[in-house]
Amino acid sequence: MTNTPDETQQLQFGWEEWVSLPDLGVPAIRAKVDTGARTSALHAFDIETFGPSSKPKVRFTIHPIPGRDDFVIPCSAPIIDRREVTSSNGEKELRYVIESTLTVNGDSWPVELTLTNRSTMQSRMLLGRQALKDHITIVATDRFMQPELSYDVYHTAKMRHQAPARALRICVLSREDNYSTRRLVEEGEKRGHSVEVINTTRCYMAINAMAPEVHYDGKRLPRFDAVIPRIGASITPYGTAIIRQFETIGTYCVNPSAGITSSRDKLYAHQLMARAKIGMPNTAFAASPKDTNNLIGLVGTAPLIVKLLESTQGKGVVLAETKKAAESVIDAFRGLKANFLVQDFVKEAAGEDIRCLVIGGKVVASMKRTGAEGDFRSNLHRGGSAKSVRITKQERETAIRAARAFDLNMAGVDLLRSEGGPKVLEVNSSPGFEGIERSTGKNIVGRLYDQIESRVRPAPIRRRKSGAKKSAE
Ligand SMILES: Nc1ncnc2c1ncn2[C@@H]1O[C@H](COP(=O)(O)OP(=O)(O)OP(=O)(O)O)[C@@H](O)[C@H]1O
Ligand SMILES: [Mg+2]
Ligand SMILES: [Mg+2]
Repeated sequence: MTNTPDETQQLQFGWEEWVSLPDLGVPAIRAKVDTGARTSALHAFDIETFGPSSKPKVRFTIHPIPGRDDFVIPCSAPIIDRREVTSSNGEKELRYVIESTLTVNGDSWPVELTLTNRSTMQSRMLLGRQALKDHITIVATDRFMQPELSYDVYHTAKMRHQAPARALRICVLSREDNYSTRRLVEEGEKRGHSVEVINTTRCYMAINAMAPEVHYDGKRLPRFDAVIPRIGASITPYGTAIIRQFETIGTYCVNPSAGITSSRDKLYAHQLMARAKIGMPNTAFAASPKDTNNLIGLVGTAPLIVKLLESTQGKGVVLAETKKAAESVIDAFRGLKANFLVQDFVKEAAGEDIRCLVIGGKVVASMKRTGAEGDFRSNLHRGGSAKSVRITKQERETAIRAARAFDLNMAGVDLLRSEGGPKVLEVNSSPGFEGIERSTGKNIVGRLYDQIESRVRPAPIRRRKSGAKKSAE
C-alpha cells in the first residue's frame, strides 16, 4: 500500500525512541525527547580536542549501551561551536557542539549535538527542539512509536565495516623537515587526520611505573592513535627510548623500538638475518688485530668489502681489491678504534642494489639504484640514480622475511642480485620516501596510512578487561 507524501513524511515520536547516528558509527541508541531543551545532547566520555586551530576537531567515546561501560565507540567530528548550556539541574556548562546525521526509520536529517559527560545525564542522548523537525508529532504519554532497534547490532561483524572513518591523531617523531616528513603530514591531513611533527630529541620523560608519559615543550603529550618513528641513525638510543615510552603507554608505534635497535646494529642485524636463514653476503667480524688474517680467510678471497658499523649513505664502505689492500684498510680502521665487518664482494651486482619497500608485510614498491659512474656503491647520496624495477618472487619473499625478522611494519630492505639469489645488505627502519615515490610514481605514504588505519581503526568497539555487568538503567 502506498502512502501519500504527507503520510510518508509524518513521524510520531513518543517520549523515548530508538535512533541511529551513522556519521559517528552509532547504529542504535535510545534517545529521550526533551522539548524543554533547544539543542540535543550526547553523553560522551574522554572528550578531547585536537587538530589545527583553524579546523578544530573533537574526539570522544560513547557507551551506547546503558550499564555496559565495556562497550566503547570512539568518535570524532569537527567542532561547529562552543556553547553555554544549562543542564536539567540548573548548572551551566560550556559544551562543544558538533553536527551529525540522525536517522529514524529510514528518514535522515542533520542535527546539532552538544557533548557532555555529566553523570547527571541519565540517558545516553536527549533530543532537543532543534532536532525535532516540523513534521514530528510528540506523543508525550507513549514511547517507542518508531521501529525498535537492538543493541545486538554491536555484536555483528558488519558493524566493523560500517564504522565511519574516524579521524586519527598521529605523531611523526622526526627531527627533520624533509620530503618524507612533509609527505607524512600532507597525506595524513588529506585523510582528515591530525598529524603533529614532534622533535624526537625535545621529548623528555619521567620513568615511572604507574604513570608513564612523554613530555614536550612543557606539556604532557596527548594520547596519540599512532606514532610514526623517523629516528635518525645518530640518535638511535635516545629515539628508541622515546618509542619504548610510547609503547609502555600503549600507543601503537608503526615500528617497534626493538626492531629499530636491532636493525641499526649491523652485527646484531647480520646475526638475526642469519638465524632467520635470509640470504646475505658472507660476513665476518673480529675485535683483535691478531685475527685479521683468519678473519679474511673466513669470508673468502679478495676482492672484499670492509664496512664501518656506523656507516650510512655508503660513507664507510670500502672495496679492497686485494688481500693486502683489505689488511691495510682493516689496520687503518683499527687504528681509529672503529668497528667494522668484512664481507664478500658481490661482484655481479655491479654497483646496483634493489630497495624493496615493505609495508605491513607486503612489498609495496621497489626500485633499482645504480651507482655513479665508477662507484661500486649504489647509494643515491653518492650520486646514484634510481628507477622502478620488477622484482622476482624470491626477491619479494626475501624482503618480506627480512622485514619480519626485525618485526618492522615499515622497512626499506636493500638487496643485491647475486648468482646465488638475493643477498640482503641491510634493513632500514626509517626508509626515505622521496626516491621511491619519485621513481615508481606510487603513493607509498598513502599505503602506510592504509596500514595504520586498518591497525588502529578497525573495531569501533573495544572490550575492556572487566566484564562488569551492571543492570540496565
Ligand atoms: N658485499 C657487497 N657487495 C657488493 N656491493 C656492496 C656490498 N656491500 C655494499 N655494497 C654496495 O655499497 C652500498 C652501500 O653499502 P651499505 O648499504 O651496506 O652501506 P650504508 O653505508 O649502510 O648505506 P645506507 O645509506 O644505505 O645505509 C650498497 O648499496 C651497495 O651498492
Ligand atoms: Mg645503512
Ligand atoms: Mg645501504
